[in-house]
Amino acid sequence: MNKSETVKVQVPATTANCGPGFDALGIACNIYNELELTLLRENKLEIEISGEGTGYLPENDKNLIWKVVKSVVEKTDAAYEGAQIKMHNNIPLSRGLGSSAAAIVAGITAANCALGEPFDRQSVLEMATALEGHPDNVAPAIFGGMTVSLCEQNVVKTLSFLPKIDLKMIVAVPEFFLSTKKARKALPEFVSMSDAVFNVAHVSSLIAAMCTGNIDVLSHSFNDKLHQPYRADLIPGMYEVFDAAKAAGALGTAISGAGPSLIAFAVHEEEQIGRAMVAAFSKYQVDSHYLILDIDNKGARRIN
Ligand SMILES: Nc1ncnc2c1ncn2[C@@H]1O[C@H](COP(=O)(O)OP(=O)(O)OP(=O)(O)O)[C@@H](O)[C@H]1O
Ligand SMILES: N[C@@H](CCO)C(=O)O
Repeated sequence: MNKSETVKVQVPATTANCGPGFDALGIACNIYNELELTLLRENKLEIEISGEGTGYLPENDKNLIWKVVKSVVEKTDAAYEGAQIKMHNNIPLSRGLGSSAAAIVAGITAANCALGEPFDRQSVLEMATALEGHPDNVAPAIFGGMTVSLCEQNVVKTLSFLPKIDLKMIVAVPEFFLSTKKARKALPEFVSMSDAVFNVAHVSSLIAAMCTGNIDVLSHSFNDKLHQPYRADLIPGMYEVFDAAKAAGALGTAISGAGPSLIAFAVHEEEQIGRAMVAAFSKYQVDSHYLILDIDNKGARRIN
């Protein structure tokens, strides 16, 4: 056989951190990228991209998905050297909605399916975390739901669950890119004990409130002192967008992932919150649009 079976996978967008859960919490959201992959014995690469990133993402061996597929194939004895790749992207790039995690998880999942599934989901999680550098986006992209993850040396442990609150996520997506690399460079090397203690209390309360359905505690749990204050200068109007969302009825607000998108969590008034966030951004000359998202509970999966 000169080629593998053609497989098609779907992977959700993700929002990481949820405020205080830096590098640990993530939620899968109901917008998806699709990837169709055929592995080839010959050294030939064809890449077709539609949707987000068309004309920007490389259609050659520099493409992240191809690099990921190749790294998975190289972990096996399979003699594939090339691939036909078709992707359709709905997840906006470099906006804090886990586009790189979705690309990594899509590449690993599709390659794994095309190779006859030599890797279980725990191995997929470990490979994806090593490639992304932290587990908070790749974990919900793989498992769906809300995830808590820990990483110690090469061990990654993740639990996925569905909050007991019918939570809506309203994401204000600015028109500008902010790479995760740049947003991580803004962070200090050390933080104070009091800031660390603040985050431990807030993230614990956030998880407990999600698991028990306690909306009052949840509404006090989204504050963060480990990363958001240091990223505020990269996102004009951040605090005003947060205030506008809360005034319009949001339970809490956060930077989505590394930004620049800002996310509000709510149980009602979604449209009003979205409009208020966009209006607040516009006062800072930032064009944006809003998305109202639900939690995806399936994660990455083969659809063909
Ligand atoms: N569908 C894709 N195909 C190939 N490469 C992609 C794809 N999506 C994202 N990438 C790569 O990932 C980069 C964006 O990653 P980055 O970590 O900066 O943002 P993000 O993952 O969208 O944000 P966050 O991690 O804050 O949620 C793109 O510039 C591109 O190199
Ligand atoms: N936890 C990561 C998410 C973005 O990849 C960060 O905030 O940098």
